[in-house]
Amino acid sequence: MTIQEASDSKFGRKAIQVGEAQVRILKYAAAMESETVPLEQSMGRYLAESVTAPHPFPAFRRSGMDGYAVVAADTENCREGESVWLKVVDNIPCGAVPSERIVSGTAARIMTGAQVPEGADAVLMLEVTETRELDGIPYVGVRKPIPGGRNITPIGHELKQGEHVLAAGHQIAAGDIAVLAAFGVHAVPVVRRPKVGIFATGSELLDVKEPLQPGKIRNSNSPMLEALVREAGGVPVMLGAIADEIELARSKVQAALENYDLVITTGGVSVGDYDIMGDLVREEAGDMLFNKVAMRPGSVTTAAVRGGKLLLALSGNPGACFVGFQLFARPAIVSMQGASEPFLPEWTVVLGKDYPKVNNYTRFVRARLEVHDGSVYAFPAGIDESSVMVTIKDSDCLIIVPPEERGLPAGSKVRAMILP
Ligand SMILES: Nc1nc2c(c(=O)[nH]1)N[C@H]1C(S)=C(S)[C@@H](COP(=O)(O)OP(=O)(O)OC[C@H]3O[C@@H](n4cnc5c(N)ncnc54)[C@H](O)[C@@H]3O)O[C@H]1N2
Ligand code: MOO
Ligand SMILES: [Mg+2]
Repeated sequence: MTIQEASDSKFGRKAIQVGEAQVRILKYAAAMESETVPLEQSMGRYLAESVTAPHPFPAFRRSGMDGYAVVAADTENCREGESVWLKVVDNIPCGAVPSERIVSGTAARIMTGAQVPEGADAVLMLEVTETRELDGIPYVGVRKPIPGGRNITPIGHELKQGEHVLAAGHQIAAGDIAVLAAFGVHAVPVVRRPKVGIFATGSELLDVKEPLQPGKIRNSNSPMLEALVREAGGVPVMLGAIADEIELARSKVQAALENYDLVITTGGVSVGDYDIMGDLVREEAGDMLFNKVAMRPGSVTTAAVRGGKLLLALSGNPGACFVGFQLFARPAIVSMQGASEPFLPEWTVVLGKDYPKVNNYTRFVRARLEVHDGSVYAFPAGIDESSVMVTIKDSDCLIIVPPEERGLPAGSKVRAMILP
């Protein structure tokens, strides 16, 4: 038994793997009810229903050029110096319905985006034509044959009627908003955002507005968690900070679980005398999902489920709090919004410099991505201990360093979780 395992068993803890911990959490992070939001407020939300095309797009044969709609066969025999002359019988701006069918020997003036008239099967660019008038009637002259179909976008070129366009669980981006607008979806069915109660524990914590006092620190985790919850699409509800008193924590947790969809706490999950969150969760072992994960930082991350709701007790150490959020809280929050993919993307990248630390547990190392000669490198932050706060801001990925007996040399291929 390692020293770590001996200590864990003494405190009723058995480390589980990150993947297993995620599976346990996601069981209680099912998609919530749906609601509709105005299209202009749907950016970043997750679709509650799939979308199929209610009509073909485009819905009419569309001209791709300003010019003349013609019967292509009429132009077959023309050449430079021997123009074919076609009678212009219509003028079709965008938004108009053509009034004339084009038959052999006729043409219609047409604008880009306008509906191509029946009978026409090509549109000539204005630049390759000439015009003249005979007895007050306009004619267009063509010098070069045009193949059938040229400069006409067929009906349903982009999407056929009934075709699948967007899947439920898809996160709406600008291009999706264009599609929804084109199909007249002004009220978008999305999954409700979870309300996330956040509070910190720690008798050392000062509010951001308070002057610094001996032995105390300002509560930086709560505002960080507020920002992270918002980034994940949740609605953060700030419940302040409480002193390390178990009764206070108990009633705070109770009230938060009654009022919010998910509760996140930070601090007090290790084995210290005042680590009240750890004790609180351990008391009712039945609903504990885990209280140790084989990872660094964040090994003491603890999760429980009460009344069907998740309580995620993250470490107080800022680095561990951040990593614990990205691995467990974020997937839960996006999954509750019906996301089809709850996890952050993982890339294979090149380690930018030596990483000499040896790990018992999988380590999630704060790092910065850089591209050199077309390859993506990840450079570990200078200091990345669990207790370090400042390098969170310098990181755009977390390198996943598996448990190793030796450190990793620069140039190694490593996996990295890309931060949002
Ligand atoms: N004997 C042992 N000691 C520790 C162990 C262990 O296994 N045995 N685990 C270490 C590890 S690993 C971690 S991580 C920390 C976990 O600590 P807690 O989650 O219990 O957090 P606290 O004790 O409340 O605080 C730790 C640290 O973080 C600061 N902190 C707390 N809350 C905030 C906040 N809201 N904003 C900013 N900073 C905060 C706090 O002042 C402490 O410095 O335990 C190790 N110890
Ligand atoms: O394992 Mo502690 O939970 O981060 O450093
Ligand atoms: Mg502690």
